[in-house]
Amino acid sequence: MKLPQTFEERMKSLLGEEYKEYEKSLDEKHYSGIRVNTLKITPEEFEKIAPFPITRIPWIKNGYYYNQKEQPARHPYYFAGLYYIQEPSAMTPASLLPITPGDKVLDICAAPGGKSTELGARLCGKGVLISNDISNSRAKALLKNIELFGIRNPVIASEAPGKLVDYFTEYFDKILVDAPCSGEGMFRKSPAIMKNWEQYGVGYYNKLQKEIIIQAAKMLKPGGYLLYSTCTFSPEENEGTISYLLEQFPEFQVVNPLTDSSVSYEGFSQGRPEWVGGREELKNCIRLWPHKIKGEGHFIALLRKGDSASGINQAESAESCQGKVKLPKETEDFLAELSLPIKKENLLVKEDRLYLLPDGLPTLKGLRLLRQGLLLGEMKKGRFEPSQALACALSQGDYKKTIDLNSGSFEVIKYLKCETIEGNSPYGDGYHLVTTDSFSLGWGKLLKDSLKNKYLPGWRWM
Ligand SMILES: C[S@@+](CC[C@H](N)C(=O)[O-])C[C@H]1O[C@@H](n2cnc3c(N)ncnc32)[C@H](O)[C@@H]1O
Repeated sequence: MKLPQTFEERMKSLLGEEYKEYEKSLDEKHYSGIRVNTLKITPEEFEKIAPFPITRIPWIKNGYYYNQKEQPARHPYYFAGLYYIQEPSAMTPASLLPITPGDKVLDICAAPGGKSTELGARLCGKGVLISNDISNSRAKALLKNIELFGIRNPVIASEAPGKLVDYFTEYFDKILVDAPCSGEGMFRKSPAIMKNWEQYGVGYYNKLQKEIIIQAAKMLKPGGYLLYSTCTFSPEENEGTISYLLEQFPEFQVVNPLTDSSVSYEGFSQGRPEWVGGREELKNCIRLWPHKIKGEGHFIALLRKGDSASGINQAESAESCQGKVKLPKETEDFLAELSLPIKKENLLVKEDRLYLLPDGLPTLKGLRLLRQGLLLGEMKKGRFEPSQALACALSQGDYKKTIDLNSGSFEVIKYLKCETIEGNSPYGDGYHLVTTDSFSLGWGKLLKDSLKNKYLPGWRWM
């Protein structure tokens, strides 16, 4: 592979003898992976029903390699949100952020959701996941992936990190900064990135990374964890950014994320403090090299925030945005049929749309939001139309009126193409949750054995 000359020279000088192995790895194939959505299915159960051959990624409990000739995005299980297609090394950052259900979590550079979907799955619907991306168009893709995964407690924002600080000073238990970077670790997978590297250079991204990580640090609670990751090799963007944070916020400490002995980490390398003249603790960072693991290049640093002087928690002292809502009877009746934990005080009505907010959310007025909580549906002239997001958030048994389609059938493809299909149900006419092999796909409205398709047109099978 022809590399940019200055990049090649720098890598030779950093890696020394090891450079030859790195260079050789660039001519080998890259690896493709899927990550199982543990909100929907356990990895063990998925292994039994996987529609194509998969093999475990040794360091990711719910990650698998698949053969590149397969098309995992063209199977009904993809539309049921059972997995996310993701490069294997890119699964690592979210897997190493210690999430506990109930945490308040921020993913500050989240689009299109490769890491947010995993963080949301690990929250198990408890606590709150705020997924943000400065790019509005990318945040739309993020919204789709969060909803497809069935995450019940999300907020999707598209803001500059500095603005988020005004709302969330020392609010979060966990923060992921998957920073924009020069992408050197992805040269093998996507050679086109080299053009971008030449155009912008490492310095451009490093400036952005420093700005973002400083804002993130302000939003973390004392005792909370911040995980910083990039898919690049340059010391400046990696150990350099962390050194900068440690200078600005001495209460932060770099900790070793590899505490779970049930996962194999063979092939992971330590951070390199000597490359930036930084502190020994930078050795706790992790570098993933394509010549040492079956995956692309990545960098990960896990930091714990110690006690700080300020301790102001603006967000928790902010006025709650939850109101008392009076719902039409049809809506009440529909919600009564769901075995979803719905706290009345967490319901929000906005322009006829009904949302279920995560617990303890502060006021978000003034923020650019694509979604605030789980969109349950729309109240239209005395009718309640359940949303696609609600369908995705339901598991087997959460709504009894279902019509199940075999994942190998023509019907399921017709349904996903938004066509009308036949159906019958012991529950008579009305809204039914359409499932495939018992995993929810979307809604359909049954009328005399014909199922009017309510699958979200923008998501349809093309
Ligand atoms: C490495 S990508 C994130 C990938 C994502 N975490 C995932 O796993 O799917 C970096 C993201 O940072 C966003 N970004 C760039 N500058 C930003 C800023 N100042 N604040 C927040 N996000 C920013 C980009 O739009 C881009 O989506």
